[in-house]
Amino acid sequence: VDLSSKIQNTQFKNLFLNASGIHCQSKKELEELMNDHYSGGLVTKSATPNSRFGNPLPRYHSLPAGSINSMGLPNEGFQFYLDYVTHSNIQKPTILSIAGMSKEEDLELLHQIQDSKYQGLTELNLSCPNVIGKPQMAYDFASSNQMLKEIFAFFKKPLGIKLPPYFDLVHFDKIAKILNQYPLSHVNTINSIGNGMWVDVEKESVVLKPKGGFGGIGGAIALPTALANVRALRQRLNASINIIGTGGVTSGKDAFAHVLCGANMVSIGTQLYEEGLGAFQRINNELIEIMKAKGYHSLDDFRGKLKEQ
Ligand SMILES: O=C(O)c1[nH]c(=O)[nH]c(=O)c1Cl
Repeated sequence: VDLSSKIQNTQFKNLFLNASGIHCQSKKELEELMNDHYSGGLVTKSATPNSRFGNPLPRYHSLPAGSINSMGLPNEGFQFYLDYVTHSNIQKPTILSIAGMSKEEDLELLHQIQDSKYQGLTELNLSCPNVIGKPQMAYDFASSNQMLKEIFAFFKKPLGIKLPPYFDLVHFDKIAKILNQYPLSHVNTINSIGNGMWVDVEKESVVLKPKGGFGGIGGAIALPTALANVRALRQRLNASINIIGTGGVTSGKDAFAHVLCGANMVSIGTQLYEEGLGAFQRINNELIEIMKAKGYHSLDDFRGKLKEQ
């Protein structure tokens, strides 16, 4: 059974990635992830021009079937991550995630990557829901289109974008129409489901400090939304644009479902945070068992072949 996959010309020994933000912020986390045998690639925490502490704590809370977070983009700063992915003992392909505070900052970071010797993949995060006062750019179709036009005027290295979930088929049509105009290496869908709320009934209180308790929802409860976004975008995007399926993956079964909907690679976020790096080995093994039972030898045997009723 072969779990290898690729994004454009970058070959991964297996389809599993960490979701950006999970186990990829500090040097220690990155080193452990780089040396982990069971994940095929490494995605950095979204980097901003300068390092950030992020939002006040508590800013993460486990839920009965997932998580809610309002981290606020804590990270070591762009130069740290660019240095890491260009100078460290690279054992697997990397995706450098960036998230400027404005279009100008995004363009500046991309110019720096274009002018650097980094040869890996880059992912522009257009969907962070937790920076106070900053909307999720990818919900603004005109701005996203304008941004991509300006980016592809100069950026020639592989570039993907991290999308928020959409909840309306017309919105899938609109965003796909925009994305199909650009030579993207991939889209990564979904980011957390923005601005959810969790209540501690005993304390009669919200559970997060920032933004009055509103935060991005992830984990098992996000799987139906994640599968819908992978499927809808696969049905609409040019075949040249690969898809990283993110959201709700807790088992080999969930990973299989993402690939069936069309995912080329699969990211694990909440489950990786809650279980630790062992989640990669467990989910790898579970997926292999499922493929063996079904007589599949590679992901291409079933990728995107979701049947309709
Ligand atoms: O609060 C965060 O740091 C964060 N949290 C998320 O759930 N998605 C993101 O893209 C980001 Cl940048």
